Amino acid sequence: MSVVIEAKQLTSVRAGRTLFSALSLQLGGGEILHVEGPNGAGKSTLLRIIAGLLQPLEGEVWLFGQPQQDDPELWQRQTLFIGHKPAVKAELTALENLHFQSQLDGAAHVDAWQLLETVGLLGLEDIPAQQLSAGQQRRIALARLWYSQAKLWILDEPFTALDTYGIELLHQRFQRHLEQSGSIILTSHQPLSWSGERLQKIRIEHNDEELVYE
Ligand SMILES: Nc1ncnc2c1ncn2[C@@H]1O[C@H](COP(=O)(O)OP(=O)(O)OP(=O)(O)O)[C@@H](O)[C@H]1O
Repeated sequence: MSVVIEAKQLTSVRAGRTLFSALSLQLGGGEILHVEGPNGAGKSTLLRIIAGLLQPLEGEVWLFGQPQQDDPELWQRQTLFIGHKPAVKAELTALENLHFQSQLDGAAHVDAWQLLETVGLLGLEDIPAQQLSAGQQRRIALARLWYSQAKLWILDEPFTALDTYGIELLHQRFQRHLEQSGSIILTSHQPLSWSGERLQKIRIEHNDEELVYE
């Protein structure tokens, strides 16, 4: 199994507090990493560092055996980051958001109507995103997963606000991505339905001043 992403000895300090130190991890194709920990532990910070959106104090992140900074184009092509706030344009409709986002992602072939149907938003296409519910806005944001060609998905709390059907839909999409040798790093306060070799877990916890990784 080839290594997709590797974090080497990462240390992050925010607002004078050490969130993690010398944290290393490795993830291969077909594997999913669940980053766990209480509120404020540093899970989003770790994901943002792995996504290249934040610099660690120390350490490096490698993709396909190369340091992040060596090949920004490869990085952009092979990673997809979706943050915990649904990044939708409030004044645009669901359909316009899908057009806008897929163009921004360089996915010219995308059929936005089909995508709308896939994520269960057909019938809501003319409503500005700001008038949609939290779960419906999340579905717009997650629709990117249905056309993404990136090997590594980095997803911060993707299940938040989704109903049971939305969660099932997302699990199915994850399953397909893993079967195609994709990799996923995510945070979630809910348990995942994978187990065994495919699933890796890391838990960031602060016991008094001691940092604990499992
Ligand atoms: N922009 C920032 N500047 C300074 N400190 C920050 C910033 N963003 C987050 N922090 C701090 O970093 C710590 C970790 O935040 P982070 O968002 O990574 O936690 P988390 O584990 O994802 O939490 P949650 O489960 O609540 O989403 C928190 O104490 C937070 O206050």
